Amino acid sequence: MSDTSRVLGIEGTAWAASAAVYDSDSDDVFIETDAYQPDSGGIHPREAAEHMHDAIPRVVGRALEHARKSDDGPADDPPVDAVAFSRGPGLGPCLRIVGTAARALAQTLDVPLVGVNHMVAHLEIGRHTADFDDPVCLNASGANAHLLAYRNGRYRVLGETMDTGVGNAIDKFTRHVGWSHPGGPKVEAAAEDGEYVDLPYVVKGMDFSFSGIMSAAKQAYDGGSENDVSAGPSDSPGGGVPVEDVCYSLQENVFGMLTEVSERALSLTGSDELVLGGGVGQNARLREMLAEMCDQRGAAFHAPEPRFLRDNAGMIAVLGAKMDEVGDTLALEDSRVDPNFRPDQVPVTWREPASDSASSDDGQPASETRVRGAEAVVDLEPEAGQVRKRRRAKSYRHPQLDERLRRERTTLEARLTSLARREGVPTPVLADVDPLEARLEFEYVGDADLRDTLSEERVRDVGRHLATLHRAGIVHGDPTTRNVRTTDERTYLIDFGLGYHTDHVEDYAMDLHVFDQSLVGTADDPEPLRDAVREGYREAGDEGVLERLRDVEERGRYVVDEP
Ligand SMILES: C[C@@H](O)[C@H](NC(=O)OP(=O)(O)OC[C@H]1O[C@@H](n2cnc3c(N)ncnc32)[C@H](O)[C@@H]1O)C(=O)O
Ligand SMILES: Nc1ncnc2c1ncn2[C@@H]1O[C@H](COP(=O)(O)OP(=O)(O)OP(=O)(O)O)[C@@H](O)[C@H]1O
Ligand SMILES: [Fe+2]
Repeated sequence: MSDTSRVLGIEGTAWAASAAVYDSDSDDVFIETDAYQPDSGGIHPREAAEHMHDAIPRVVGRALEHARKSDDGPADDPPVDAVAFSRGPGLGPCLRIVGTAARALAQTLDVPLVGVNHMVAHLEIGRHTADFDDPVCLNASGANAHLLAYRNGRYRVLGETMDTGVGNAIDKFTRHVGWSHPGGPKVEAAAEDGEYVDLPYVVKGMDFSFSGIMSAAKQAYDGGSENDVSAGPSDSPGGGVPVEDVCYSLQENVFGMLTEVSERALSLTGSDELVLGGGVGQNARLREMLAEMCDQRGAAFHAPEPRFLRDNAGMIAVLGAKMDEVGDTLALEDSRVDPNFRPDQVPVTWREPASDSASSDDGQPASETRVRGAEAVVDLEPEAGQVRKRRRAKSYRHPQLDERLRRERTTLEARLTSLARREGVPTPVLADVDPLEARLEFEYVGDADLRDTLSEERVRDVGRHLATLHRAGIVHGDPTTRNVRTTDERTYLIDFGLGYHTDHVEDYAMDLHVFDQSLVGTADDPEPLRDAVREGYREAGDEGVLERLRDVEERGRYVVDEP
């Protein structure tokens, strides 16, 4: 343990060979980066590793030179007090080169070695530069896309992509169009002249997926007439919708999805701070949407400067310093890299124990009559036994998309709430619906949200109810602890707006996964509750769905895209 003042950071998970020196006294961060640029296609793991091999010694040399120049301590002191490196996630061959370099340096300089999780570093640099206490974090990078919030000593994954990272999804589209890597900035530039065309929009609670929208985008560009893509008269080299329009609409939908799930995470955790991390965070439209959403909720938003958003060793050095300060260092023999290193595997040693500020200030006390959910404003009249719900326009979304979503969800919510009751799942009786105005009127049910009354018995009820729904071919779409109302005797499901009809086992498993993640995000000790959901599900449902759920959970999503 030490009063660290200077830490060397080394980053090289995929494309950025980067070294940095963080001075914790002055808060100054020096970064030297050498980027790998593929000749064609996407990132080739072997070429990237060769790049690391050549470039890491160079950037480290420059960072150490900077450290020596700005060092006024005794000449024989090491230029830095610790060496921190990205342990994962990332490409194995790249990580191993960085790991070897970091170990060798720590040994030569005789200073501690710190192993940093790259995704947690993307988050912490935002928390550090914003000086936020307990934010929700949206990591929007090449190989990843997820929402993180701190609870009980870990960063919990509240929601994430079900397929590729957001940057990789965009880069795949640009490769299809024939543009060079990386595609994100090119899509951003092309979008400036674009107009909106309909593309798929897929969120499941706080999870989301990009595969549908990406194939639809490629098809639109090529001139295929898949589903609802309106292929207009074409001056596109692809023969379909003009590429500017596809780029514009891709951004509107993909970033709209990320903004929506971020808002849902703020609503669920009760946090009023959001930070952005990752290379896609350099996109001005994404930042604009997030800022607008936060502004309208009265939440604070922070995006670090671009040099801290894209992969960089500065964020590794800054988090490395915090870890070193509390003695969270590695013995050489324990310092192996991990290509699938998940952020929720990291014991968060450097933060004050939770003030537990992320609690229920957003959930209404019984007396309050107006609740703002993530989507809607809900007026509660318990005495009259009714509630009125109105999905408000989201100004961050394209008006055409916004109108479509509000109308569709209102209609679905009305229909599925009633269908579910007929199947024997307790839900509020529908009194009235007006899809054009996005208004619904329901019976008032329950005494409290499940979030504030969590018990194994109630959670088992939810498991049973979900199983019943799935047997009837319905998914809820957003089963969270705020979308369940409870009394001593009954457990009601509400808010079916993201629901739909399907016979895909995968979708049923996802429904359970969404509920699981909300337990992990809201309960201090989620394990017994997670077991209880499964017990309840087993009583009324199909074991095959639970098996699929295990697959869903095991899927490693931290694989940088192969070319
Ligand atoms: C594990 C690690 O290796 C990986 N790194 C990574 O993905 O690099 P990062 O620098 O965070 O993000 C790169 C991505 O960021 C996208 N990007 C860069 N500028 C962009 C822009 N203006 N708009 C949209 N995307 C942009 C690129 O297209 C590319 O897909 C990660 O953090 O997931
Ligand atoms: N029928 C009802 N009876 C009692 N309370 C209700 C009812 N419907 C909604 N509420 C209360 O209002 C809150 C918000 O409602 P709802 O989840 O439908 O809105 P939302 O904006 O879709 O929320 P989110 O997207 O954040 O889940 C619920 O968490 C619940 O506390
Ligand atoms: Fe990254």
